[in-house]
Amino acid sequence: MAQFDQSKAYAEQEEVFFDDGRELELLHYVYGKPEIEEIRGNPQKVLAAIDEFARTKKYLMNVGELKGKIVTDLISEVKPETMVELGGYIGYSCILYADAVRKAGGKRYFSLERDPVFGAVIASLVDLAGLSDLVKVIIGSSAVSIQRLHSEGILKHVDMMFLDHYKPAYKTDLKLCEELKIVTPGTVLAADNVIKPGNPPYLEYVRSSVAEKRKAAEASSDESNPDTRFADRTSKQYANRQAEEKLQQSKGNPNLVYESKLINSYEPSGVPVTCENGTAIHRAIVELSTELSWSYRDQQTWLLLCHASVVTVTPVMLTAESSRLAHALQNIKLLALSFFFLPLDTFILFFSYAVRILVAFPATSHRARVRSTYTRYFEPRTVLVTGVGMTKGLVLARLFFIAGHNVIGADFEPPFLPITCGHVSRSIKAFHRLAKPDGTREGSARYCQSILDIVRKEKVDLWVSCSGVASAVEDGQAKEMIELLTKCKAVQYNVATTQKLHEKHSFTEYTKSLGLTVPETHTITSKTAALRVLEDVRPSGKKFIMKFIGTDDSVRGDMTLLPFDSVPATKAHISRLQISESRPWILQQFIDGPEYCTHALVVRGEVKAFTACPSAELLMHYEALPQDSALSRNMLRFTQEYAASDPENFTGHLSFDFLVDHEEAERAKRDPNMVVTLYPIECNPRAHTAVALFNSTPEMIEKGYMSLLEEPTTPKAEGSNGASYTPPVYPHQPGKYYWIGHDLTTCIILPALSLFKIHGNSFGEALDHFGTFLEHLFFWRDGTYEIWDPLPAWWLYHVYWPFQFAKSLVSGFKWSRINVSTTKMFGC
Ligand SMILES: C[S@@+](CC[C@H](N)C(=O)[O-])C[C@H]1O[C@@H](n2cnc3c(N)ncnc32)[C@H](O)[C@@H]1O
Repeated sequence: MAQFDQSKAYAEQEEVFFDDGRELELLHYVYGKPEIEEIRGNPQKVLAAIDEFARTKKYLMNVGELKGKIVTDLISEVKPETMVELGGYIGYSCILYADAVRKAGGKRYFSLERDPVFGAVIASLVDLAGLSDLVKVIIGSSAVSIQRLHSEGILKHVDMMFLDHYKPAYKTDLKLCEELKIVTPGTVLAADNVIKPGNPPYLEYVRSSVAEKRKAAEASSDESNPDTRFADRTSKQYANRQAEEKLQQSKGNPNLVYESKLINSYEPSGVPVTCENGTAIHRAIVELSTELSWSYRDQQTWLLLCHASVVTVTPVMLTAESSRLAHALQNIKLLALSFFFLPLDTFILFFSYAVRILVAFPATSHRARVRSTYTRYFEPRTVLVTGVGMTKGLVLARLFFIAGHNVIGADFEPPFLPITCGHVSRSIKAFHRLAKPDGTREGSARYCQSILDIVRKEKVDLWVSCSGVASAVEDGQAKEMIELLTKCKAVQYNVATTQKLHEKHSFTEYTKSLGLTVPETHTITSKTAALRVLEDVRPSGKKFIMKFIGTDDSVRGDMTLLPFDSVPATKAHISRLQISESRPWILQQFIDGPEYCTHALVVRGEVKAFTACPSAELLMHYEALPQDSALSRNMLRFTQEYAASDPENFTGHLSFDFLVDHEEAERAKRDPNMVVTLYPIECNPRAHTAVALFNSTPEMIEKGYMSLLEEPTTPKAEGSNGASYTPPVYPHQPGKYYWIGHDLTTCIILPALSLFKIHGNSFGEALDHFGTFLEHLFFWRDGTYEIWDPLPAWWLYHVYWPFQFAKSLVSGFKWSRINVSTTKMFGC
C-alpha cells in the first residue's frame, strides 16, 4: 500500500460538515484563484484546487486522491464507454473519474446528484475542468433520474457505476439498474461504505447466490423503508430524508452475481484503511475501504468494487432439497444432449481415424522412431498408470506411449462394463480394474492388493499413481507394499509423507519448519484470546479475518478486517461474537490477491518437471504462466526447496495452491526478477489436471519419470537458500486447455436457453459467451481429444457420462456438480 503523505490530509471534519454554505464557498475559492486561467481546462489542477480548499479551509466529503486512484486505475483497465456516479456532491469524483474515462477512450459520464445547489457546483467545476462535453450532471433523486434517463433512451447500459450517495438506496438503485438492464454481466460497480455496519443489505445482496436471490424475490418483501440494520446515527439521518424520499421497489435481476476484492488505501484525512478479499468467483474485482463513513467518523466505511458476472449461464444448482423430479430431469436433459451430439461426434471420430491413416502425427512418429532404435539406445519399460479415466491419467498414459513405453492402464470400473475413457485409449496395452477402497481396512487392503497383482502380472517397472483424493493414503500404502515386495518403483509418496502434505495443519506446520511463508492462522476459543492475538499482531500491520469453524449463516460473509485502529473498536467488535470452546473460530491472515496452482514431478527430492498457472474457475481452464515470469520462478523455487527438504521421501507428484498479494502479483508481471512472497494455502501430493499442459512434452518421461529407474546419484543440495537446482522440464508448447463438454454447456446451451427467460441473458451477452466458446474451440486445446487417439473423447461423452446419468436416474442419486476432467459427480 502506498504511504499517505500527511501534508495532503484534509482539514478536521466538524460536527456539521456539509450543506452549510461551504460548497459555494469552494466555488468562490477556486474561481478566485489568481492562476484561474491556468486551471481552466485542466482537470488535475481543478482537483488540486479543491484539495487545497479541503486542506486549508474546510473539510469536504470527497472520495480523495488515494481512494480515487484505485478507481481511476480500474477505469483505465475496464475502459468504460459509459460511467455513472450516484452522489456527486461538489464534483470531485466526477472530475477525477470523467477525466480517466476520457483518457481511456470513454464517451459519457453521468453524475447523479439530489441536491440542486451541489449539482450546480458540480456543473460549474466540470465546466472549468473542460469536461462538459463528456459529463452530464443530472439533478434529482437517483432512482427517479435513472428511470427517466432510461425511459428517454439516454441511459441504456453502464459499464461502470460508482455508488456514493444515500446508503439505503445502494441496494434498491442497484436492483432498479439490474431490472432495467442498465447493469448487466461485465458491469463494474464501486460502492462506498458497505462493510458491516456500513451497508449490510447492499453487501448481502451483492454477495448472495442466485438461489438466495431468487428465493428473496419470490418472498418480495417491502424495501421502501431503510433497513433496520443501519447504524443508529445513520438511521436518524436517513429518517429525516424519508419524508422526501421513498426507496424504489424493484425486482432486480437475481441471476446476476458479483465478484469482489479489497485494496488497501487511505481516507483523505490520512486515516489508513485496510482491505479484505471478497469471495472472488470468476474474475478479479476490487474492494477498498476507509475508516470514515459518510455518516461519519463513528463507523467503518468501505468502497466496494464489484464486477457483475454472468450467472444466467449457470444452472441453478440442485440441492439435496430439490425434488427427485428435478434431479431426474437434470439427468434426462444431459442424456438427451449426449444423444443429440452423437452423430456429429461419431463423424469426428471416423474423420480422425481417416486422417490418422493418411497423416503421420508427431506423437506417433516419435514413438515409432524411438522404438525402431531401441536395441541400442532405448529400453522400453512397462509402466502402470492408475487413474486413466481422468484427464491427468490419460495424458500421462499417452505421454509414456509416445515416449515408446508399454503402458498398462487401471481405474475403478464396474465389472464387465468398460466405461472409463482411458480404457479405450490407443496408448493402453492392457487395462485392469481396481478394487475401490471403501474406508475400511479390508477395502484399503483389497485396493493395494489389486495394484500389487497388476504389478506382478504385467511385470511393471514403474507405477505412476494418478489417483484421486479418495485413495490418497491407500496409494501411500500400496507404494510401500509394492516397493517392498517387487522391483517396481512408484511415483508416489509413502503414507507418512502423503498424510503430512495432505492434511492442512501438518502441511502448514511442515512448511513453517522449512522457513517458508504461510498465512498466519490462530485457533480462537475465547474473546480474551482473540483480543490478545489481535493486539500481538497489531505492530506487524497485518490484518486478520475472524472465521467461524463450522456453519453459521449469521456470521458467514463477515469479512471485517481486524484489528481496527482503535483498541476499543476492536474490543467492541469481538464482544459481539459468540466465541467459546464449543464455538471455536480462527483468525486467519488476510491476503488480498489472486490464486495460482502448480504441478510438479519430484524424483528423490529433485523437481523434474514443473508448470504453474492461474487458478481457474472450477479448474476447467488451464493456461501456463511463462516459465521465466517472476511468479513461475518463485513458485518453482518454493517447490524445489520443499522437495529438497527430504529427498529420501520426496518422490511423487506435488502441487500447491498459492495466494499472492494483489500489488505484488501486479509488480511481478512487470519485474521478472522480483522475489514474490507466496502464501501456500494447500498442498496436493498427487497429480494435478494441469499436467495436461505437458501434452506435447514427451521429454518429461525420459528426463523425469524414467530417472527413478536409474541408480540414485549423489544427493542434491539440501534445499537451503542459495542451493542450486537443475532446471526442470517445462511444457514446451503449453497451449491453453479446456473441456468442450463443459464449455458447450456453460457457453452455448445455457446462455442460449437463458435468452428465453425473464431475467435471462440479452442477445449481446449470449453472443459474448458464444464468442468465448469459439475462441476456445479454435485457439485452445481440448483436454481429452487427440486426433491420433480420438476414441477416449467420444467414449467420455457417449459412454461414460450417459452411463453415470442413467445410473443416477435409476438409483435416485442426487448430484449438484460434475467435473468433466476428473469425471467426478458431486453428490448433494
Ligand atoms: C459522499 S457525497 C458524494 C461524494 C462524491 N462522490 C465525491 O467523492 O466527490 C454523497 C452525495 O450524495 C448525494 N445524495 C444523497 N442521496 C442521493 C440520492 N438519492 N440521489 C442522488 N444523490 C444523492 C448527497 O447530496 C451528497 O452530495
